[in-house]
Amino acid sequence: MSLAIWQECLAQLKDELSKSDFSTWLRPLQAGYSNSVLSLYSPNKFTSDWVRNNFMEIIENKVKLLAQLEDPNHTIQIRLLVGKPESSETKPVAAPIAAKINTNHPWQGVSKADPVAHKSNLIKRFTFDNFVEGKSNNFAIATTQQIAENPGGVYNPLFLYAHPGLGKTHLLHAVGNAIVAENPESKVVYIRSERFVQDMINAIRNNTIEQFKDYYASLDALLIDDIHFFAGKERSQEVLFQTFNSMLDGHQQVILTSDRFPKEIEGIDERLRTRFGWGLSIPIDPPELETRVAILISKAEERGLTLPDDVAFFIAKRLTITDVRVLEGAIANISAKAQFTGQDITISLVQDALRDMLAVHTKQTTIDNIQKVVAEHYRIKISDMASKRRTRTVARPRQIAMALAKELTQHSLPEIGEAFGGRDHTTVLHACRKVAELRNENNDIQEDYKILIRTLSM
Ligand SMILES: Nc1ncnc2c1ncn2[C@@H]1O[C@H](COP(=O)(O)OP(=O)(O)OP(=O)(O)O)[C@@H](O)[C@H]1O
Repeated sequence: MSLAIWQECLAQLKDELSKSDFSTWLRPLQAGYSNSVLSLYSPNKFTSDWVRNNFMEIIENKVKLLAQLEDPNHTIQIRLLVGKPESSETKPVAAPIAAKINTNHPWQGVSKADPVAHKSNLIKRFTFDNFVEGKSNNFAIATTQQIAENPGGVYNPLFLYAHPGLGKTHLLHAVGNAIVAENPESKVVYIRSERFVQDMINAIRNNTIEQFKDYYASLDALLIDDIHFFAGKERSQEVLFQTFNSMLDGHQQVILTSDRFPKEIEGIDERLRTRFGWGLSIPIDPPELETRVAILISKAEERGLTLPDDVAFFIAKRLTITDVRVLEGAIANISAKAQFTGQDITISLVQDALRDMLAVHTKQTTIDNIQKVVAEHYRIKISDMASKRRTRTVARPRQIAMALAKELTQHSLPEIGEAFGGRDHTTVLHACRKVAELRNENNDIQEDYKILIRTLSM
């Protein structure tokens, strides 16, 4: 028993998780091993919490399985800590466990008659429930949901294509999880193309290529991610082609994903490309504004955070990059900031937490613009923003404009006061407090405020 288990676990996770998840959360972990306890050290509490909430289950399952492969009687405990391993915990790898584990690939020695060592690679947390629907992806969702109800039916093969980070992998796991939930006996395998090619090379080397093909031909559903990885790999394409034909003949479901339309993948044999397109090819488009808002709210909820609509809108409007991982990263930063400061999630907290991200995307909101937009909204003159008039029809919009200036710009209270007719900073502070109070008590003012933020964010 040694640290080699963790190294093998990491190698497998690298194949199974997205690149950004792997490099953000798992690569920074340092491992120590002593007395049957595997300790994983994170550089900070935030990483440690995130790993605990999101990856602990998959890590535990893998490590325990790997430990048992090495010694069926051995139990191993895993703990997550902040810091660095002790020198006594980082002894060099003792046994050549990797070689041993390599001979235990799921398909090894497995034939149609012996379906025992099946391993689905499915990640449970990717489900239809937590996949946010919008115009950009509703066709892909509807089709994969129908496949989940009737695998091997009319949509076979299904080809999903999209730019990175738009949810291809999530949907593959969601459909796989749904098939297994419906019928726990189903043999479903999710595999990234790199892993398929690597396993195939090992099978050729070990003279087990027939078992390899048999194993794949025995599945009820094969979900292959990032098929463009096969480009230029002729031998692998041949095996994939045979597997593919055999599965389609047997009405077993195949779903493939790629970053482009089948016909546009270069370096793939024409026969295979044509076959990819036999069933249905569906794009997933970048999420539009409303879907980005819904994704942000849902990702915040997953962390137990309530993201107010106007704040979600503010972020979605500014982070127009299509990769959904950027939105996930934004929520991670906001969550860290909110936990660290103990503050509510407001636009100014978000501006602070996402300073670097927003700097790339944001057009600056100016006090002039805020005054103009608020004056138009309440049909008052812009000059009244700076005037001495104190009637409520003028004073209230002025206070709202001051609060917006505080929330949406980096100006100090005295600077804002200056821009509103040379008022004192305490007047601005009073306006901000008053508006916060009014937003809580009065729905109309709350709605107005949200509309104004939207207009100013455009
Ligand atoms: N509509 C959505 N609702 C909720 N989460 C989403 C949605 N789209 C993408 N995500 C999330 O964004 C992250 C990236 O998605 P995923 O890994 O599925 O993208 P991908 O298209 O497979 O990217 P790549 O081509 O880089 O592998 C995942 O954590 C996923 O849960």
